[in-house]
Amino acid sequence: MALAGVRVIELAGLAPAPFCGMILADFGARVIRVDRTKGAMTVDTQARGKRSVALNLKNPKGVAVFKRLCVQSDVVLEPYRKGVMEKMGLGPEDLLKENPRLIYARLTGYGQSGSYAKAAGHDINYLAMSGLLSMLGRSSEKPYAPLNLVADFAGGGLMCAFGIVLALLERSRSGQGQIIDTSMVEGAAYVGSFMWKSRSLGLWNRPRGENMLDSGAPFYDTYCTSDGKYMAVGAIEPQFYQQLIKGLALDDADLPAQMSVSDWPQLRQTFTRVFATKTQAEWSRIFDGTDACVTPVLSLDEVLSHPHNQARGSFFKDSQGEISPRPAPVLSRSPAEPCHSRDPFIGEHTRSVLKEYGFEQAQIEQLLSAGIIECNEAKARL
Ligand SMILES: C[C@H](CCC[C@@H](C)[C@H]1CC[C@H]2[C@@H]3[C@H](O)C[C@@H]4C[C@H](O)CC[C@]4(C)[C@H]3C[C@H](O)[C@]12C)C(=O)SCCNC(=O)CCNC(=O)[C@H](O)C(C)(C)COP(=O)(O)OP(=O)(O)OC[C@H]1O[C@@H](n2cnc3c(N)ncnc32)[C@H](O)[C@@H]1OP(=O)(O)O
Repeated sequence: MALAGVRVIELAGLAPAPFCGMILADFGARVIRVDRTKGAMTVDTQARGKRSVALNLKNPKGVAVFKRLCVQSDVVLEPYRKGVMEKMGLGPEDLLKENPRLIYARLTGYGQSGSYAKAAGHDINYLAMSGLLSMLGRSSEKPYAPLNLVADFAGGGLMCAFGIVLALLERSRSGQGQIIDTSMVEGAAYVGSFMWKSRSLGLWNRPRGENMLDSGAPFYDTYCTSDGKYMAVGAIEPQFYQQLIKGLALDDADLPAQMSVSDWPQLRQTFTRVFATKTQAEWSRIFDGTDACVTPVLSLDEVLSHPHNQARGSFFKDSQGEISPRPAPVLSRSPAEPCHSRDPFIGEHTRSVLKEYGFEQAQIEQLLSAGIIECNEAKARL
């Protein structure tokens, strides 16, 4: 796999950093998640392929163990508020001094500088600060955050993984590590570059929800079918729009021009009425195999059985029967091989990882009895 041999230490976080770690693990990195001790419960649902070490970083001996792990690693991934790592003596200066090849990835909402750097926040706040949230939502409605996909995952976890891969690539030339400052505000804004750089085209001149790509245009929207399901329509280009009209059995001569913005409400009413006359399956049969850019809106339960997704193996079932998306993109020679086993319990691999990193059995037992580490392999065997 592309990242085989890369050793990553991920400090347990909420959503973006776990996703970043999972991407790295899917593509072959050996990812160790460092969890808190004292009966902490994991909220990491993105733990595929990771091992867990339970380590108390509030204790200097725990900090020393962490440093020893980092000396032998390529990447450390930290998702805490600015200053938290430094307070524990684990800031980039401390760790890079001991391992100059280390890539120190910081994944926060507001980045490491600026007046918001230390503020708590979540996806919706970062999205708001990126400018994108102001553009999301239906006409005459308040801004609407599309789950926590844009800032947490696209602008955060994925962007950070990209930064790590860039830094690894650069290190192969320079031999040096570096610090990555991933701000989810900036990551989300960057993902939204199209919005910024297409403003001159007039694509976003109108209020929220009234533009071509934000549900303003009737040919770029969803429509309810007679069985209460939905179809997605993305028929932008005239030749594809014509196929939409044909599939709906409408006559273009009876309709206003596609790009007549003032007629969009009337056109939407027509499309709404027609889509409501057939079931989703019936519309799918009509539009499948055409270039009308019309597809069913599939639920998470339906995607696995869709013939196209099945043909590509786009989703897979792990050993627990849990379905999730296959890692993307697909590399021809060194594709990702997602782990099929269950997620780790907190501290399940503490002992084996410490041994792998050169700790003696007696040292491990001392750390255990002092409450610096926790070992939960027994729980894993139950
Ligand atoms: C919208 C999303 C978030 C969605 C997450 C939800 C899906 C989940 C949130 C709550 C979960 C539920 C809950 O946990 C209860 C159940 C638990 C059960 O197991 C499962 C079911 C639950 C219902 C569970 C279900 C779900 O999982 C939840 C609903 C986001 O936007 S995520 C993005 C958030 N933002 C960032 O990541 C940006 C950067 N980080 C931050 O800004 C802050 O970290 C943050 C997120 C604001 C949190 O601030 P906080 O004050 O809590 O922490 P920090 O200041 O960063 O400091 C960390 C402290 O922890 C210490 N520490 C770390 N590691 C160790 C260690 N190994 N040993 C000892 N101590 C450690 C560190 O020293 C810091 O201590 P201090 O505060 O003393 O300095």
